[in-house]
Amino acid sequence: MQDVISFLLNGLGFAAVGLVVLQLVLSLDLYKRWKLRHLPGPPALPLLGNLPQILAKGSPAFFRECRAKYGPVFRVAFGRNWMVVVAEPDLLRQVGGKLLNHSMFRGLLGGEFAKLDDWGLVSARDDFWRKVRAAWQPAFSAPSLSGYFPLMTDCAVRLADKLEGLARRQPGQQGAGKEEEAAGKAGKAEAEGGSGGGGGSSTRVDIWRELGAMTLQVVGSTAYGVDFQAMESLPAAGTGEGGADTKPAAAPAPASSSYGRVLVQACRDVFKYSSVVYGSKYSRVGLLFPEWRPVVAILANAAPDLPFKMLKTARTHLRDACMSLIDGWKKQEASGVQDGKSKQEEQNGDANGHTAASTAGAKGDGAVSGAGAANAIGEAAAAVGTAAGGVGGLSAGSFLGLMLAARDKSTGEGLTDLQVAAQVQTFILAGYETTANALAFAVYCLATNPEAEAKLLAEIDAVLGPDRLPTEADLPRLPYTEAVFNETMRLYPPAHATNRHTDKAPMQVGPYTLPKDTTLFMSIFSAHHNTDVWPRVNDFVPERFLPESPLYPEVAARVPHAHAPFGFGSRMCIGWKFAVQEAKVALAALYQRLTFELEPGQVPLQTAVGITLSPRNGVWVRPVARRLTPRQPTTPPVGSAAK
Ligand code: HEM
Repeated sequence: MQDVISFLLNGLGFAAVGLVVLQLVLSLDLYKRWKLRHLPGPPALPLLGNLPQILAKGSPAFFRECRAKYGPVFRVAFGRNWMVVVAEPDLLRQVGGKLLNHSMFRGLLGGEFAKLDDWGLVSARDDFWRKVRAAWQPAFSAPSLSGYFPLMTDCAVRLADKLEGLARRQPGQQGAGKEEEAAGKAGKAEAEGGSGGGGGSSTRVDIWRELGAMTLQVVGSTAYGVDFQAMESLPAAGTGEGGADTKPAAAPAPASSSYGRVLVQACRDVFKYSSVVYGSKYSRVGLLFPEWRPVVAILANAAPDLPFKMLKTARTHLRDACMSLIDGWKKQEASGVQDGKSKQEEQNGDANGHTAASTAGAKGDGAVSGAGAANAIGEAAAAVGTAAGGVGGLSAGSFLGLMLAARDKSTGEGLTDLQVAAQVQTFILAGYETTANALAFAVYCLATNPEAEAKLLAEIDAVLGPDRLPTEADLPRLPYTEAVFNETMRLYPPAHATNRHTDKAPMQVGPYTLPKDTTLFMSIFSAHHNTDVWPRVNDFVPERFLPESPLYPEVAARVPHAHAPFGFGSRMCIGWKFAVQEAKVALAALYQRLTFELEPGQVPLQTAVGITLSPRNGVWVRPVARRLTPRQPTTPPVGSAAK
């Protein structure tokens, strides 16, 4: 009897403690809500806030509704995190001009990984951000961008070669020589390996995945100075990026597989397992109870679930790859293995701030022998270097090389190894998915707008003809191609939102004074779908971006920053010119030789909202060769990293 009584008392004790904690949490929420009481906003549930609506509709659609109801500035609760959404171009510009820092969203991995997160350019704050942004800048100077051109063209042409090979395997497509057939066979395995999309012929292909491999090849090779091998056959579908039907993979790619493939998978996994939908349940708990994050982090690390393990493995691979290449760099410096050029000239760039990162992986110089033999990735890196015939190892002109050589102008201080690794990781993660998503959306928009597609083909034919490779001089002669890219990003901005933090001072935004320590969610998607600025808001009209078009005045008269796919103010995307150049080269090289028919069931395209806006299940197409005669085998452009 006594046992029963003490059991009941214990139970009551726990329940009482639970109630007190819940009461405290709810009071804290009331306080957070009270601080934003003067702002309009949708009703929010206790604890969950507006998460149910956000998850059900996706934040872009939900915020669009809210904007119509509550005006351009309103409050919402992501779980128990209260934020202020800004959804009007002029206000976005003002906020971007005044506030410097992004909000800090801490992951649960802790330790070195937390430092990697904090130090990367996207998360860096105040003076450290200034120092790091200055270090990055030469990588995007005009000479550097010129230097990237051969690598970008090479990757785009390799993709076009492969897709043309696939297209020529289809019934009714003639001219498939032995080469195309071989390419077709190689491609078939990959095309069939995809998930989702309509059924049928082996030549259907998820163009999003293919473009993702291409953009990863570009940023990966530029960052590390090794042939990233992202365009080699990808791991089986289901282990890749977050399509609705993809499940967490049972195990990470083994370290014995190719260096590039491990890193490619790692990049994909970082995106997938950082998202609310596919990420660890611990992240969701952390989102609901931000004050208990340290405790949740301890639990997650002590008893990780599969998504948490996958994320940790992926992040470990990225970190180890960087650290082993940094080791290799140091050994190289110590043994003085450099080509004839002065080290200073190569590392810091020439007088114009040119870094040779452009030809990363494309030059045979600066190869590191035995780079980072300490771990499997390091060994694989060295192997890639050798396999590629001296292409690989760490190129002195890679982005990684640039970061290692960077010195603060006033103090002469460099970055620590971990700070360098944080920048390289940021370069790849920020530059890969965004560009791939934008290009995949462009293919979708063109396939559903035959008139625009015809205009694009006419421009490319007039400038390049059937088989001339694009050169840098061609870029300004492809305005319609650029307009297609701009209009695609208006409709489907890959970075659908960014954020800022008011830090220690209150701030006036429109009619509202926002308290200090407030997170502002800056909705790029809302600005791009503002009907006051964009007539025929849901239509794909590239002409809006062409000065000679009658539709141009809309754009010319638009509120500044109504079109802001790359963000605002001093924090604006540092890689935007890189992305535009890469996209124009890719569109020109692909559409010179191919068009794409959508597989059944693709319209309207399902999108997923995570860190980026992406196609939910890929973009499934059939490539169609534009000409009967196959293209002559490509001579890779200058110093291609391609094998
Ligand atoms: C279509 C492709 C891309 C889109 C749509 C895009 C979009 C954005 C946006 C919206 C931001 C936030 C700006 C803000 O907060 O105001 C951003 C930041 C950034 N992006 Fe991009 N980006 C793209 C490609 C790239 C590429 C290719 C790179 C690098 C190779 C890159 C590197 C970065 C970095 C490092 C930042 C942080 C800048 C800072 O905080 O100072 N992005 N990007």
